[in-house]
Amino acid sequence: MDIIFIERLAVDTVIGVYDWERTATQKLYLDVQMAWDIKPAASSDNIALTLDYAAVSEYIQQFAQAKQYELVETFAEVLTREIMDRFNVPWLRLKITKPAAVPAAAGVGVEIERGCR
Ligand SMILES: Nc1nc2c(c(=O)[nH]1)N=C([C@H](O)[C@@H](O)CO)CN2
Repeated sequence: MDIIFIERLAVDTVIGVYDWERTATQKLYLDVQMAWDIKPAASSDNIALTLDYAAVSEYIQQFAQAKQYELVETFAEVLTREIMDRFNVPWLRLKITKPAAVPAAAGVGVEIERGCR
């Protein structure tokens, strides 16, 4: 299976377990890899036959605006399920980086992989 990816997508969302995190949005960076057979689209040059990474990116932005989770784990798990269901993605790897959470670190977060390639 081939991979369609979105690298370092920046989103703003309310996320965190502490009181100060519940009153403002924070930035998250998302790296998404999605299994997809690109041959039908490549042989026809037809976007309708591929996974539109712009549409997935827009979906993620709207998801981030609408949700207010405490844990990045919950954000990752729910978003992954929604992308797989809505876009018929059989396998997805998602890395979420929370850049401002630990000052001494460039970033912290989670990486999950769901489905079959
Ligand atoms: N495994 C996790 N650990 C922590 C999380 C999290 O979402 N998953 N969140 C926090 C706080 O919200 C933190 O980001 C604030 O600095 C702490 N640990």
